[in-house]
Amino acid sequence: MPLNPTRSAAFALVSAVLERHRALDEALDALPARIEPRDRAAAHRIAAAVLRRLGSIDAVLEPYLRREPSPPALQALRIGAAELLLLGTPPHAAVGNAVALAPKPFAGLVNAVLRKVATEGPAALEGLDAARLDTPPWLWSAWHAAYGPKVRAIAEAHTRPAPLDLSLAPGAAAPEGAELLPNGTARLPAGTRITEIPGFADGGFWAQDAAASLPARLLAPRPGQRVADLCAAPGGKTAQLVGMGAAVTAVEKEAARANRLRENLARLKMEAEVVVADVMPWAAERRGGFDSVLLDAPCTATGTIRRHPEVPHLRRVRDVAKLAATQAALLEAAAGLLAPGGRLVFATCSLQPEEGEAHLARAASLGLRAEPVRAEEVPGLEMALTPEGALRTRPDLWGEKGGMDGFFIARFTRD
Ligand SMILES: C[S@@+](CC[C@H](N)C(=O)[O-])C[C@H]1O[C@@H](n2cnc3c(N)ncnc32)[C@H](O)[C@@H]1O
Repeated sequence: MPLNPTRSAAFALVSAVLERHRALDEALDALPARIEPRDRAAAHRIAAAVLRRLGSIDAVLEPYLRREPSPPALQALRIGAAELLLLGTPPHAAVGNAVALAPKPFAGLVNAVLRKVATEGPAALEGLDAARLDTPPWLWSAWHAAYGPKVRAIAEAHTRPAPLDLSLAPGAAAPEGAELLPNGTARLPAGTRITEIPGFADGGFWAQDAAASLPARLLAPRPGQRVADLCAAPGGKTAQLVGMGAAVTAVEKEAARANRLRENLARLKMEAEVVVADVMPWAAERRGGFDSVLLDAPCTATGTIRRHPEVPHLRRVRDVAKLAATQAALLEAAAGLLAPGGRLVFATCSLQPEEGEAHLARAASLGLRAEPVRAEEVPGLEMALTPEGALRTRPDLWGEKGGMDGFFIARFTRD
């Protein structure tokens, strides 16, 4: 069977993540330009299935392998197994394409193993503890310590692809067929491509998980207020704040990401001041200069595994403390930007308490007073309020509607 462009792109994506530790979006951007959007999307779907269910896939393959084959042969096997077990590809196509991907000396092995997997089919997954197998042990332990038995529901939520969530520009209607969630997000089924939704170019909506829309809602600046949106790209929260009528300064340190933010604002026909800078030195020169500050700090992103299934394969336990220290420094810089009486919302898309709840204790020493979130501000999410009045969302919340990303969000006022 000749090499199929979708499968060779999927092979490039899986290899980039598992062997060269690249983020999946970065690997997608690095695919050759000649690969058609349709092939890219299909390759993304295959690679995401491999990464999301890697532990389960390897558990099915393992009994057929006397020793671990070379990485390229292993990735071909994983892609073939994902197609057979999870994606409903006809067996002859799944096996033939995987054999074509494998290095020549391993073609016979890949063929023999996948034929055996094909004989069993998706039933091979029955009886496996997918939640455990597909979660690295350090994450399971950390979530068990933080959330008790809910760790299983969190891990199970990660085995399914996330729906497409849209935030709507002021006055824009939800696209046809979307479910309107209690927080105002318009939700479409997983696999929907945003660029193919009628009206995309007109700028009535942008992609943003339901939970990711909460920090800007809770900041709720008044029209004309000066707002600093720190760590801003690709700009989902910037767009919300501009939509509320605030005068927004969006600060982002990566020039390429700032460009993406500018492109997104241009499509939405929105305006903000976009600054390419590191928040730390930038904030030091603008003390007291803003009415409100939104800090969406860089984090391990373990709350976004449904959308970024490579995260468990790239993050290590040591990253948590390192990023928590960065977040603490950024929180101090952000607090300094506030005029007296100003409001600050701090958010991370992590499920690790070190990157969320642990920051509350330090905030008081920065002159920040907690301003608890009220239940009526977050309809349908009362269960996500913490005793301190912060918000802790998890991927298993709103599970019957398709879940949401895991975020920690806290609000403060400057004395
Ligand atoms: C979680 S993402 C932000 C998502 C964004 N707020 C949104 O809603 O679309 C974090 C961003 O912070 C940027 N960043 C990380 N450290 C920074 C720093 N010290 N100064 C400015 N930007 C930073 C990263 O490049 C990344 O784009």
